[in-house]
Amino acid sequence: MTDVVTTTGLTKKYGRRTALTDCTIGIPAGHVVGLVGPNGAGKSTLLQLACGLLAPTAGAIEVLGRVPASGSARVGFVAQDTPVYSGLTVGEHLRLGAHLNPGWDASIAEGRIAELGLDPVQRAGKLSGGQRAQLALTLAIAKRPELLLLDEPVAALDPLARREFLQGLMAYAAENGTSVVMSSHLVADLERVCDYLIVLVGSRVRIAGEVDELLGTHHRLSGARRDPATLGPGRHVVAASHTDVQSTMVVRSTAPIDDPSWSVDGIDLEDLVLAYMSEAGANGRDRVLEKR
Ligand SMILES: Nc1ncnc2c1ncn2[C@@H]1O[C@H](COP(=O)(O)OP(=O)(O)OP(=O)(O)O)[C@@H](O)[C@H]1O
Repeated sequence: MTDVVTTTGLTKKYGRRTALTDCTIGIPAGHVVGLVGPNGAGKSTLLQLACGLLAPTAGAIEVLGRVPASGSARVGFVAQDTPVYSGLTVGEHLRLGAHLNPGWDASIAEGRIAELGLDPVQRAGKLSGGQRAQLALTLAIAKRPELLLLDEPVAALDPLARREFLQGLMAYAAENGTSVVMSSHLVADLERVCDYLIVLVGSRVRIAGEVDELLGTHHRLSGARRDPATLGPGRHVVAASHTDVQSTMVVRSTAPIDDPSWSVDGIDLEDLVLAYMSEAGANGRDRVLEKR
């Protein structure tokens, strides 16, 4: 399947501050992609490069086979601050969307607004933060884009609205064949909906791939204290913690780990993300990996 986003050595600097360093990824079509990483990792920067709001400092990015252009009808983007026009009503937003987008689907837009219980004559400035986020998403979806880029779309939503939003998004993406790239700090939410993951830490991509494949190749090892270097070739220690007598490690390995001196467990997405966020190489030191 072709990639919806391809980056090669993509780098973005704001003055002397580097927000994205040498990022080379290919995101295949047809996925719901979770983009995670700590504050300041470069997630918004990557999304803004992908929708053409920013230009690279070095390297290249292609979206749907082209250099991204802001305002493309093929790409829907919802920024972190859910930009809506506070002086316009909900209904006026829909009319503006219809005017600006040739592929506008009025039935999707009106259906969602009714479902959400938003009053078409209410000004966007008087909506709650969550309602504004829902309105911004409705505008992006009604364009019927091939790719949706969402920057922390659920941050302002209450837990129930978050769940409904994500279920609706998944159903919509599956029905319409839309690819979605969505940043979030809420990994438990992403675990429910994403089938592809990108972890960005300190402006660099630490890991990217299909969730099933990532979970199948990462293991939690615990056993008597041991130097991670003794694990042997083909095993990458992502994170390690040690007591005087015991070692616990998250290890990436495509081959099964059959050493009986280790107790080997699978990990969930949150463990995986935490491991890469605390990876020795990510911040220059081992950090204790506590399972919640
Ligand atoms: N307009 C800007 N001018 C200068 N520096 C910026 C600008 N926007 C972002 N940065 C810096 O670039 C880096 C990456 O920021 P970015 O917003 O992409 O991170 P993020 O992963 O989206 O963070 P968060 O999770 O907090 O939203 C940070 O160090 C940030 O301070």
